Amino acid sequence: MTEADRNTGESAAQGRAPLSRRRMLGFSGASLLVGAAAGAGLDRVAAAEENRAPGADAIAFHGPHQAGIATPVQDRLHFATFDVITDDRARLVRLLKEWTAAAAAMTQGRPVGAGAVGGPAVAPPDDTGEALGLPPSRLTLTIGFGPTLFDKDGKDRFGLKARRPAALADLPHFPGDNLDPDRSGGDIAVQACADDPQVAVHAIRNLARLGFGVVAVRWSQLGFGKTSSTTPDAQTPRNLFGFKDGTENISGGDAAALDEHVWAGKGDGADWMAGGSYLVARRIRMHIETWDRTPLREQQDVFGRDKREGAPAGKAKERDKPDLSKMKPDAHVRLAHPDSNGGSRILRRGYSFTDGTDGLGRLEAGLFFIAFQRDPRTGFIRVQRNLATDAMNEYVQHVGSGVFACPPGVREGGYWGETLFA
Ligand SMILES: C=CC1=C(C)c2cc3[nH]c(cc4nc(cc5[nH]c(cc1n2)c(C)c5CCC(=O)O)C(CCC(=O)O)=C4C)c(C)c3C=C
Ligand SMILES: [Fe+2]
Repeated sequence: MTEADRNTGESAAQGRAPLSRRRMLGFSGASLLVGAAAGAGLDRVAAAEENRAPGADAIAFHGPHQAGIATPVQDRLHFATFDVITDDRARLVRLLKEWTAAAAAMTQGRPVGAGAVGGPAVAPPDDTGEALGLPPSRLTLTIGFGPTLFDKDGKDRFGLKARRPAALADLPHFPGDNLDPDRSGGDIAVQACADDPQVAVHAIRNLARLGFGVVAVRWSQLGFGKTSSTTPDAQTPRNLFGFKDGTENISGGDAAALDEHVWAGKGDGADWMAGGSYLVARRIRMHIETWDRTPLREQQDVFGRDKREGAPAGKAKERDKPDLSKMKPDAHVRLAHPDSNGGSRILRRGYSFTDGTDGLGRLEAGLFFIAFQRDPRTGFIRVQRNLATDAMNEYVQHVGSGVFACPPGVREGGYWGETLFA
């Protein structure tokens, strides 16, 4: 079974079926073909299909679950949230359909609509073009709906209030939080992950472009260097503190753990979310300059694992079973471990970031933490509460935040959020 198959249970070749020309013509830009350019337009659309380079590194878009959750973690991230700037439900649904067609195309290495150079010369191209000639690069696009889509300042803009899942709970204030409202929240989030940053950025940019007049980007975050993996056989990546991160993550191949801890179920209170998951994002500033002046033994005590091998305290190998009693009471791993949280587990999928400097001679660096779970109340919220006494808190601060309900995967012919808006 290929990586692409894992998401869908179907072959990668099926997942790469090209958009029909009729569907491509549904894009707003392509509709300008009508008239003077219509005759020559179809040939140019055909040419546009060749613009990108579909290859074996495409992750299937359609399937029971959205890709970008249990599928193998790529190297780069562009995460963006959007505010919906219209109250018109039909316009929003229309955009979600356009986004779905664009996402299905881009993840398979094809351009949006008639492409960057395939449309009429008298209209702006449907695709911005910076991914021309690039392979799919395992691009995944994962959408999530924030609490404010359901109810913003007491206003039910889209008739969705009654459909808000109880699990889509507002995150409480945690000790030490210093959240920037300009880096928090959003009605809709899109996580773009790819092995090529240009492909991830191109995807978000083109969705934003299609959304003109319906949505506006609220904030976005670039990430490099994955800090977790969903493939336990692969080498565990390291975070900006230099420690292996993601050792004890939920594996994308562990169907039982995914069903128990990651996928929302039919009986969970919101049927439209069955097969979906809840995403918690936190921009966590890491004070790497302070960390770099901290002795190695202290660094290792902070995590309860050693720096070279990633082995739990008192053990030799990374995968040895941790003995929590051998760690300091305030060690991060001890406090985050399921045994300290009533068995709670989350699927971590975060990335490192550096965003220039803070004006005080320090790098603005950190971890863009992303976790997927079946219910944030028993997932992230529970674990984060237990991390109140974490020794690592001296070196980190949470500065951005968001929680989003990621609907199930899209069936062929369906669209993002279909189960919610049906
Ligand atoms: C609320 C959840 C978590 C936050 C926030 C968080 C921040 C954070 N973590 C690291 C580095 C490491 N975390 C590790 C393990 C680990 N972390 C969490 C949860 C949160 N981390 C969990 C559930 C676990 C697994 C615990 C277990 O079952 O053993 C590790 C150890 C290696 C590993 O297993 O991944 C490291 C290292 C940073 C730097 C950070 C914020 C900046
Ligand atoms: Fe952690």
